[in-house]
Amino acid sequence: MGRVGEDIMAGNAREVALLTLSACEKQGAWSDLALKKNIHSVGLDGRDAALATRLCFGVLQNRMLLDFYIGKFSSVRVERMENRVLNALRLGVYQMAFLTRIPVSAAVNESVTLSRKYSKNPRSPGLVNGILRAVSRNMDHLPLIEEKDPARYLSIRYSHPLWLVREFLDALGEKEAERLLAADNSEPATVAQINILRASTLEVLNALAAEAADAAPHPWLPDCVTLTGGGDLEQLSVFRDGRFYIQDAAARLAVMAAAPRPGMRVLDACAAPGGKSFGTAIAMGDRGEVLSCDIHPHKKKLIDAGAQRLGLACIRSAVQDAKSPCAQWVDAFDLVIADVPCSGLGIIRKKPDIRYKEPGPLAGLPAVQRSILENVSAYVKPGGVLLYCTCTLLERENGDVVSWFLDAHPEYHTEPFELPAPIGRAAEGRLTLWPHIHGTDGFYIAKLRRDL
Ligand SMILES: C[S@@+](CC[C@H](N)C(=O)[O-])C[C@H]1O[C@@H](n2cnc3c(N)ncnc32)[C@H](O)[C@@H]1O
Repeated sequence: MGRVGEDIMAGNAREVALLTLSACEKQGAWSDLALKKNIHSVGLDGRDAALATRLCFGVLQNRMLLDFYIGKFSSVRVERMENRVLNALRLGVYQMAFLTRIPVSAAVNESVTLSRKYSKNPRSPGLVNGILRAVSRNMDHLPLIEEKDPARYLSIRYSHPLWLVREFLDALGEKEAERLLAADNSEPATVAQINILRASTLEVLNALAAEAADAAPHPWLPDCVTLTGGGDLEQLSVFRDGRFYIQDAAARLAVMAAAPRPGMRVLDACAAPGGKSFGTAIAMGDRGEVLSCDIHPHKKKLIDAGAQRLGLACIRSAVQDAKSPCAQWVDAFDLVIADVPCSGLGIIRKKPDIRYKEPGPLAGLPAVQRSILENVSAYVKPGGVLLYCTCTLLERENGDVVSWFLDAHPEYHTEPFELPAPIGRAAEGRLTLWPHIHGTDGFYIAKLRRDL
């Protein structure tokens, strides 16, 4: 029971959301990928797909807060509930507390129906009904979160695990950490970079309008547009024709900091799915060479497919571990991009479940990052550039790794770079981008120049 697409009533957005949420928790699936797959296999139409997405992301963004409310109105401890019953409850409370257009009766009844279908316990529908009715009666005076301990308060209020809130509090202080946590739960704009080798921004905007997609020029990034209103962008002919690709503003800024030029030889050492390789190849006018590597063979296919769709002939892909030395690449590249594997805590807006990763396994990441940086630094020609970047906000994966590297490599120094306003000049050659300040993904860029 419960395999998506098998016995789901067509059009049931809530059921798709429930099964996606459970897959994330029980099978470790990533919400964005699981949701896309489930929406597709059930064949939800645009409106239902949008509702399923909002419900799934909304519950993940507010899971700890929703559990706090559920716990206050339940005789059964939240931790003891069956996962699908708990998720049916979360969906119900989320709709009542956060979505203004859904009638309370629909929110309650649909969750009761889901618990009847998916719970083994005949008492579950009664439990769900009782809790949701109690929440609905108390909607105007929901229980308050204890504010005595700021970390605990912020953790529940913005549904971020306590360890992560403490990290942000230590790094930013209370006011700014709260702004970051709030921004993490906001909906980011989708940014598309125009493949200016195929079309101008104006041409793409006109083509998007003709396909009824809401788009506008990016407010400050050249050759980029923002897309709103959802929908499956990959189905648009202007996408399939390779006239744009999707990437966050931060990724574009990283390529701008690296400043690739036509004719260069570039290594993108951790390249899949290929965003920075594509941006680099476009900036190079598709002249020169971009060698795009990834450790995972199945991800190489993503790079190849993207490069082919965008018509970028200067990109060549390979499967290669960036930690393992490759003798023929020593001193061979004008630019090496190390967009290393990281904890991903800068992209919580787009992958809301990333915050619930266990912190234990993340502790090993700086060692991996140092090892990659150490190895690929040998591939940079004297006088060339090594660009280190991550999509996380933890200093131990960012500035600490770069400082460690610079201490060990006096032949490298940081180099200032200039980005469009409102970002401006990174005088130290290092930059952290913040969702609550810059409106981008949380991201770190360090530009390192090898001495001649
Ligand atoms: C942050 S993602 C790269 C995103 C990519 N640069 C882009 O802009 O689309 C990190 C990538 O590094 C790859 N990776 C992880 N460990 C690696 C290693 N030891 N060597 C090479 N690639 C690795 C992962 O498979 C993942 O695709």
